[in-house]
Parts: sequence; structure tokens; C-alpha cells
Amino acid sequence: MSAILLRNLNKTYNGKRGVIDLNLTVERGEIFGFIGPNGAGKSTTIRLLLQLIAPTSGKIFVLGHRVQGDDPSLRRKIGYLPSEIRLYPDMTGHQTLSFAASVHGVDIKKSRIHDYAERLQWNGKQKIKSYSLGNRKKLGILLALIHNPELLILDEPTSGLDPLVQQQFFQILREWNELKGTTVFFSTHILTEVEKLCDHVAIIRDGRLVQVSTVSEISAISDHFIEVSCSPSEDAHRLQELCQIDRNARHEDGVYRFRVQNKELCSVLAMLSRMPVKNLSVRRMSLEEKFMSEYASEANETDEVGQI
Ligand SMILES: Nc1ncnc2c1ncn2[C@@H]1O[C@H](COP(=O)(O)OP(=O)(O)OP(=O)(O)O)[C@@H](O)[C@H]1O
Repeated sequence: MSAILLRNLNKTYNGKRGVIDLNLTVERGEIFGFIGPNGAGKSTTIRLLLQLIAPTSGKIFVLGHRVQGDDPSLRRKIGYLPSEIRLYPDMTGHQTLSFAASVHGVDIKKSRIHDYAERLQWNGKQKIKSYSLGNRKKLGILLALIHNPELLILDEPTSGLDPLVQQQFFQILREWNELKGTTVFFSTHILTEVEKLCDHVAIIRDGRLVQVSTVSEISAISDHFIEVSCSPSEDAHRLQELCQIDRNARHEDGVYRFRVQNKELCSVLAMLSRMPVKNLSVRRMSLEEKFMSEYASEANETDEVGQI
């Protein structure tokens, strides 16, 4: 039984597209990244999963239950962090946590919440109205975890968290996933986050899924960036020829920058080893760069500026 199953799912808002024909399976125990730029349809998908909005057509199954209308027993099995969390401004953080624990019948002293709060450097003493964005986000994370959910759905969970806290948060998610087998489904537009944390990733663009694969599959096909400068000699001409493998290659102040596919890397390096190279750097493209370059190449098909 999958944690999430979407079949031919469509949502339109007064005739305008939200998501189009989504088919997606998230297995239990996975940490699954859901990536797309602004307006792609991430929040719409998440709101559909949580029964907050109704689909125009298609089927949704969560933890083996068909999602149709409100189902409080299913909601209790899900921990949800919205992208913008609504809280009672006059309550303190601690009061909010205790209130949520009592609603769920959880003994907060026996839970790990205080340990997580400390690791996230969360300040629970202040009233919510004086909270920073980061402190609100941390409280949102604790509230999503407090009732030991089987499925965690996190909408852009890291916005507002500084890098050290982000690292702790990822560590907590990993521990939670390993300890309890909790499935984690989280949306982001930051691909490096997915690279660090996820088993599988789905990429959504303009309401449609454009790719579903393992993170290692995506990483394996990632291209490399080469930056090289050469002694001025007739061999520099060969370098210029070599750069032709990338139609967006650049040449500035004697430095050539170009992109090489994984499968061509060895032969390109072999060719460079026979040239009078002064400086060379090779680095793997991040998922973020790959994703962005795919967007850019579609948008700039005819853009020839700066090419060699
Ligand atoms: N309540 C709504 N009414 C009308 N259109 C909506 C509504 N909510 C979302 N949309 C539209 O549906 C599409 C998908 O939006 P959605 O918020 O799901 O994207 P997103 O990937 O979560 O983007 P972001 O990262 O900006 O939150 C967009 O074109 C958006 O304008």
C-alpha cells in the first residue's frame, strides 16, 4: 500500500489550470521531494492531498484511503506544515505546543518534541505575535511532528531557516524517517535540498509532472562545468574548437567555460591533457543548475549572445 497515489488528477480554478493529469506514487517510508518553480502547482497538489480543496477530476489515495471529502481519522495520521502557518498571536510558543498536544492526546513530556525544539534553537517563551519568520517556521515543524504522524507533508519547510538550523532539521527528518518509517513528502524550489535529503524526486512544471526519478539517477546524468585557460599558442585554437561541444560556451579574458555531458567527460579531459593548459577546474552541475538550464534553454532557444 503506497503512502500517496495520484491517478489522473486535475484541478482547475474557474477554468484556469492548477494541476493537470498528475500520476504519482510515493511509497511508504520514502523521503520524497516535490520540486517546481513558483506557480507550478506544488501547493495545489498538497492542498488536494490534505482534502483542503476538491479535485476537478481524478483520484487521490493517501495511506491506502481514498481521499473524498473530509476524513478526520485520515488527517490525524498526517503531519502538515503549510507554507504560511496561521497561529494564535497572543499565545506563547509553549502554550501553542501544549494546546496541540492536548488536542492530539499526546503527553508532551514523554515525546521528543523538547529535544527537537532545542536542536532547532526554538524560542517558545515569546508570544507568537513577536515571532520572527524562522521561529514561526520552527514551531510549525514541531506542530507537524507532535502527534507522531505516519505521513509528513511539508510545504516549503526551509524558507526562513538559517543554514545550521536547516541542517538540524534535515537530520531530525532523517532520524524520524529511520526510527518510525514515517513517509516524508516535501515541496521546495531548492534542488540542492532534494539532493541532500531525498530518495525520489518529482519535478512539476506548469501544472504537469515532467520527471519522476531517483535523486541518484538525476545526479548520474548531471553534466559538468569546465573552466579552462591555455597558454597563447596555436593549441589555444584547438581549445576553442573543443568548446564547440557546448552551444552556450563562453570565452572571456582568456578563460573558456563550457558544459560537458557525463559520457563525454573522460575524452574531453584526455584532449585537455594534451594542450598547454594553465588553469583547469571541473565541477559537477548541481540539480539546481541543471533544472534552471533546462528552463533557460527552452526560453532562450534563439539567444546567441555571448556564444563562441
Ligand atoms: N485559490 C486559487 N485561485 C485561483 N488560482 C489559483 C489558486 N491557487 C493557485 N492558483 C493557481 O494555480 C497555479 C498553481 O499554483 P500553486 O500555488 O499550486 O503553485 P506552487 O507551485 O505552490 O507555487 P509557489 O511556489 O509560488 O507557492 C498557479 O497558476 C496559481 O495562480
